[in-house]
Amino acid sequence: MSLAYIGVGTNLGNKLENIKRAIEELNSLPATKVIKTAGVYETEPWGYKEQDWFLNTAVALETELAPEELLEALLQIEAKMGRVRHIRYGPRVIDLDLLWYEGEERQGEKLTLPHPRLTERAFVVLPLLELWPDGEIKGMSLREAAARLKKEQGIRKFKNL
Ligand SMILES: Nc1ncnc2c1ncn2[C@@H]1O[C@H](COP(=O)(O)OP(=O)(O)OP(=O)(O)O)[C@@H](O)[C@H]1O
Ligand SMILES: Nc1nc2c(c(=O)[nH]1)N=C(CO)CN2
Repeated sequence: MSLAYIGVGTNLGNKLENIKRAIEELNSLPATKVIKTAGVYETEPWGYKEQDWFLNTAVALETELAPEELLEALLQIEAKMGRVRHIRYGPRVIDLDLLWYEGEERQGEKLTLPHPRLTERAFVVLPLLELWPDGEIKGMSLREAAARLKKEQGIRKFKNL
């Protein structure tokens, strides 16, 4: 079993329902179990500003799926939940990112681990910190990254799941 962290985001439709459904779908993947979920945050859109605020959370899971298999499964859940890709960084029903996978670092065409933009995003770092308080990504402490990012980007706790 390997530990992995998934970032979950949504800014279309019933956002809280989308988050809950995505967590159920993750827990239903073969040889995979959700072991912990972070709180849900309301977050300012990052990258492309002319869109509604997002709800974001993060999920810890244990899985027998290899990183590429897990990414493929995330893309399938996105497709099943009706995600259509239009604008880069634009609105979406559900966005599932593979943030970190135990013991795996790589830079591939389809998959980069840890997720390349992870430590630039308050909407990723704050929920992830709840799951991994002593976390370090490429030598950067999540705690320090969170302290900096929450002053720069709009983010507030919406609810605990
Ligand atoms: N760690 C990763 N997690 C998720 N997708 C990844 C990762 N590394 C590379 N990718 C690739 O990125 C592609 C595009 O992902 P997506 O459409 O979700 O981008 P985005 O959400 O607009 O931007 P971002 O990746 O910055 O969140 C995926 O099809 C996948 O192949
Ligand atoms: N706040 C916030 N902004 C985003 C998000 C997201 O999940 N939350 N996802 C994006 C997709 O690339 C682009 N911008």
